[in-house]
Amino acid sequence: MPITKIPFAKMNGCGNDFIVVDNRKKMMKGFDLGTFVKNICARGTSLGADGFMMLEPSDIADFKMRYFNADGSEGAMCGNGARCLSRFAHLVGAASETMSFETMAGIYQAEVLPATHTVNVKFPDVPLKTLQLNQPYPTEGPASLYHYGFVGVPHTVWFLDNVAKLSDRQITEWGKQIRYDHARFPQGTNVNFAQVIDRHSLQIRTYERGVEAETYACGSGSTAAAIVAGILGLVESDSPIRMQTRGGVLRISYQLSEELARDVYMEGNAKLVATGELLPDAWL
Ligand SMILES: N[C@@H](CCC[C@H](N)C(=O)O)C(=O)O
Repeated sequence: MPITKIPFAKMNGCGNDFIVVDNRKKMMKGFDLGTFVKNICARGTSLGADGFMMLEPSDIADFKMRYFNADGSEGAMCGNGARCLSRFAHLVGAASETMSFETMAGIYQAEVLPATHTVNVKFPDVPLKTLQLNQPYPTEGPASLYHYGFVGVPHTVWFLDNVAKLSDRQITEWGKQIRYDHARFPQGTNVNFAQVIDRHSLQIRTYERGVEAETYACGSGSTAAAIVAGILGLVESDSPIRMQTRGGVLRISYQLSEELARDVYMEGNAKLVATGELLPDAWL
């Protein structure tokens, strides 16, 4: 008998919003997840969100995070989603205030901080040799150089001096052009437009692969941009870097050595805005 009501939570981290389901008892078994996610994430005709996440059991950590983009594609991880799922795991009793969780991009750790209503997520180390810095971009685009790397998922970082003033249309047009530049980025890329505000802060806007639009914030993109800015000497890398997103502030800290960005932390909010039941009209 197919299930007709699916308990869910609606959460967001800096406005990057998610539908979250506790799938520890394999409630979602038998669903075509790609279609299901695409349908429930559609704004207007369904609940609507940038992504969908499931809390699942893990043999090697407190739980497994499964993350899907709004278009139904499964993503390896999501920074804002990680904070939300950590808070969710704590709320449903799947983890204590400190936890570890498994993703397709490795094992992450997190701490829920009830006093500030925030969550601090520790990323795996980022090997500096995996970053491609100062890559020329000769075709028409936002800048003549970009920076590329994997922080769980692929990211390009473009430093500009007028990020707040870019129109939504410019972000979407450049974002799509770069995201679908298959010659340079065969698996696509998230596209982050960043501006240095001072030695400790950046402003950032992100076009997200899988949402195919600008989102209010991107946690892994903010982390990628903060690390690249530190390596390039644009910010002080030995103190938290304040990332001003459209939906709020993320604080990124890390230590740079010759080979690694290690002790990579991302702290920010994780709001639980509703709980309820998804009904078949939401996914059919
Ligand atoms: N919003 C996310 C990034 C989500 C993953 C991405 N869209 C992809 O699969 O490429 C974040 O906060 O990190």
